[in-house]
Amino acid sequence: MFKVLVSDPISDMGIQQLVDASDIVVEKKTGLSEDELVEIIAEYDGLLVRSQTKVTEKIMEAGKNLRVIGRAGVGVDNINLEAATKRGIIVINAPDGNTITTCEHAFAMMMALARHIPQAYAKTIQGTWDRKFLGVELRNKTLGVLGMGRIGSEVAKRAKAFGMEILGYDPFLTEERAEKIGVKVASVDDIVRNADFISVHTPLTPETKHMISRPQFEVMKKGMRIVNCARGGVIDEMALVEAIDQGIVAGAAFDVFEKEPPEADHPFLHNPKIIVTPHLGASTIEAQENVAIDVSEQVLHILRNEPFKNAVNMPPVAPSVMNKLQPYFELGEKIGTFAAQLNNQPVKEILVDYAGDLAEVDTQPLTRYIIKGVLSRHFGSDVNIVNSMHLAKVRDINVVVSKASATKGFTNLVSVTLKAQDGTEHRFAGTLLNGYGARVVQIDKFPVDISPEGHLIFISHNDKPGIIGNVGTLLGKNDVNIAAMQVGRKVIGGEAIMVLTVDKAAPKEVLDDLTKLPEINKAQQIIFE
Ligand SMILES: NC(=O)C1=CN([C@@H]2O[C@H](COP(=O)(O)OP(=O)(O)OC[C@H]3O[C@@H](n4cnc5c(N)ncnc54)[C@H](O)[C@@H]3O)[C@@H](O)[C@H]2O)C=CC1
Ligand SMILES: O=C(O)C(=O)COP(=O)(O)O
Repeated sequence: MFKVLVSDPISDMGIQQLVDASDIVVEKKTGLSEDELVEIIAEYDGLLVRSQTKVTEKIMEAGKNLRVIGRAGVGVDNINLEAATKRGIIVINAPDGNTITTCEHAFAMMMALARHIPQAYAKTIQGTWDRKFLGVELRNKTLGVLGMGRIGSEVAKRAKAFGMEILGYDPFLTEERAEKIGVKVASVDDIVRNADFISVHTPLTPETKHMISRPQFEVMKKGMRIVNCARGGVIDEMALVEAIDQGIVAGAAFDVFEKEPPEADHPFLHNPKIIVTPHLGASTIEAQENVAIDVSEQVLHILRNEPFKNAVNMPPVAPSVMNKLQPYFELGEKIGTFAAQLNNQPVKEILVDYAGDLAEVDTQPLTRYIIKGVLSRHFGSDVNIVNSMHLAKVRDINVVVSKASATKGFTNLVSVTLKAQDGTEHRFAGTLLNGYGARVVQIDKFPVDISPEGHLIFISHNDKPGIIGNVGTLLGKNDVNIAAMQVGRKVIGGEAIMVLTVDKAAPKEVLDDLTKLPEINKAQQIIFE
């Protein structure tokens, strides 16, 4: 049974599938402090949040069973991603569910700004019939959109319908896409100098922090208006107040703040030219249901060890590529486990080579499985596909990936070479055989055909008559039944290997006795859990 904690107000309807799942217990406890969360988090396998809960390293440290943090929304700046990755906690978000809702909020803010709606409303209900509020039209104005992702693009599309000219900046905005949306590609400087309205739609990163600050305000068109429904800090709040005082900016609309909620004396709350909402961008019935459904579905998959999407602390992979790679994950992990069990030295370098079909796709998710397999010998369940590359890096293990053409007659081939500190090297290759599944087809220089499952005994020996018989007799005497056997050698009478599939693990004394047999150099148990 898995336990999931919902620590922010998330749509009940949206999480219904989690609540209904027979293997999941969902508990809703909102408004907890960091210390309160630290106290209870060890009980839970999953945590669902919006933007209120700050998921700190301290909380993750205490969350010994935590496997997934689901963010019912886009921005994950309230989650310490580095700490999650280090601990192998998968962080997922729901990037698509609130796009339109947030876009509509930004648009509503822009219109409210243009027509002073909040200010006029406040006066009217106070009993003052003030008709001095003189607005501006959006038509024929230039809108600058910084961040042309999901929300920015939707804002641009709607602005087009209002007869605005749109300048867009985004490091990933191509001319082709811009043309499709009806946006002119511009630089930040172009936008800052020419826009009548600016709306920001980027995440908060070191690069976007204060991307609109004093130097930008200084060159803006006098009387421009600015909207932030993205993240507090993208626009420098103090520089904005100055720009309003100097008459450069005619008005600003903010849904997000550098510190949320803002202090009571925050200048935005006392400036008639600034309109504010309390981070309501994503707050519609539709968006809240959408994001909760999306995130619940992925949390279910993760807890049940099924394929999932939208992991924030793993690079994204196209579904078509994922479908192609999926069948290889188990093979990759098993080759890694096999290699690690045969290697008795600290690993310095892991060379991974993909040939055949696999050489044509982005194989990085598969590499994560292989590295997980290699590291699991020492890290056990502490390593997973989220943190495997990170753990290799912090242990100074160099991972080198190549794509070769030598498939050795197979349609696909995954080769893993472990280079140890003392200079020894072990090479393993595996493939997926149609109808037969995962096979290990090479160990060091020896061609083999092994199904990497259950319990194996790996023996290296000198190729002399009678050895196989001796091994069989010794194992038989000790009640270790041999189910299959593979022998590999390069030359008659030379170095050779034997890999036995046995029905159960051989006791250590039996392995020791095997190494005492003539011509046997090494006998080692290999276990695939
Ligand atoms: N106010 C609210 O309640 C909500 C706020 N948001 C926030 O809105 C923002 C945008 O969300 P989405 O459009 O869904 O994300 P997205 O990832 O689709 O778009 C963000 C875009 O910003 C671009 N970008 C990154 N650095 C940039 C830079 N230096 N200059 C220009 N562009 C840059 C990226 O290339 C990307 O295209 C996020 O910060 C998100 O957290 C999202 C939903 C609700
Ligand atoms: O999805 C986002 O990035 C948001 O900012 C929405 O935040 P919320 O879920 O409303 O706390």
